[in-house]
Amino acid sequence: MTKRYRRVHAVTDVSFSVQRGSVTGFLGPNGSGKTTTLRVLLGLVAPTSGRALIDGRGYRELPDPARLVGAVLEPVAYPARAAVDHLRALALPMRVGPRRVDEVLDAVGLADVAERPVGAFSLGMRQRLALAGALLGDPELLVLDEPANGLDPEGIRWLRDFLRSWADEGRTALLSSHVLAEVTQVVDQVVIIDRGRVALNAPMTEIAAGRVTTAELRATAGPLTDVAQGSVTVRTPHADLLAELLTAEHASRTAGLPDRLADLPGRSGGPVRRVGPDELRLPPGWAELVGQVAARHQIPLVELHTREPDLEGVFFALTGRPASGAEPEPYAGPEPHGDTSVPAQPRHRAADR
Ligand SMILES: Nc1ncnc2c1ncn2[C@@H]1O[C@H](COP(=O)(O)OP(=O)(O)OP(=O)(O)O)[C@@H](O)[C@H]1O
Repeated sequence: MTKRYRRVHAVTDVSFSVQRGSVTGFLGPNGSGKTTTLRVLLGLVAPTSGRALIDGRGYRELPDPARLVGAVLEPVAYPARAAVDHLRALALPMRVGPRRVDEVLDAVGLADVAERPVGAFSLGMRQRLALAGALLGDPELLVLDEPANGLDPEGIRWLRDFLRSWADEGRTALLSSHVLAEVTQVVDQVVIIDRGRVALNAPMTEIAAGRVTTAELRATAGPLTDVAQGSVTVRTPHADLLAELLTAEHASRTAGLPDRLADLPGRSGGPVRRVGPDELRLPPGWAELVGQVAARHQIPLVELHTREPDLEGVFFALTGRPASGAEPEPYAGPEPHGDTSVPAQPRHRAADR
């Protein structure tokens, strides 16, 4: 599906499917085209080309859309109206009775404040109320635009639990978010959209296992790939020596293997990279070997740790937006002049010591 607003290319050739019984996270930075895609899906705007189907039909062709799809795009309600009255007003055209209104208030934890005016609600409470509205028709599919906006940590945990049990019942949810921490623990499938195009569509299990090796990730090989695929960091005052020994170890272990097996995804130039005066970066799974080589050659290690691959890393590797705690640029060696803050490296071999 493609959607242009005059000269703005909001989304271009976006294509993905959402499996029944799963939670799909539709993730992207601000302005990447999430809301536009959801609006097309819900029949609120017409696509420039292509189509978005629910159970094989466009939203507007569905016989009883509110019973199949519950959607929250913007949590809006009349401020003076009590929460329960807001829901009753929504329920009326859907031919949904008052008992269902009570049920959904209960389901979102607002039963105790149902008589209060919506204007007195916090943003988080308004999000819950909007979700209650989406649940009225007892739908199969929930489409939620930024549902965690305004929720406090307890509210986010509640939303995650809610979505998990929703999917466990065999129902389906598609939710957009630009804050990854909110969704990492609940989504089954991840679709990342960037500048109006799908940059990644992968199961969360693949991402968590660091098995995302798309062309895009290869293209961004370097510090961001480390975050996306996981990495081992080792710090030692003898970084040059350790790098040499590990490179030799790698060469001896991969000798005779075809290049494509010996090569590591996204890491041209060998598996061992120098990223600081006393710091090396290696592919995930190398920590044990580092320990063995260091012990064998009596090289003191100051630090040895494994960073697991994570969704945030994949997101930032693909979108190029700086992550909080972003990795530094690759180490290019000490400055040629002047800067004495980077100590020269000892170049002695193990046998010399
Ligand atoms: N009605 C519109 N008219 C013109 N441009 C629009 C319209 N709606 C969206 N856009 C533009 O389309 C692009 C995608 O916007 P969209 O709201 O879909 O992104 P988003 O990923 O949902 O962002 P956010 O998280 O900030 O809501 C943006 O450049 C936006 O300015």
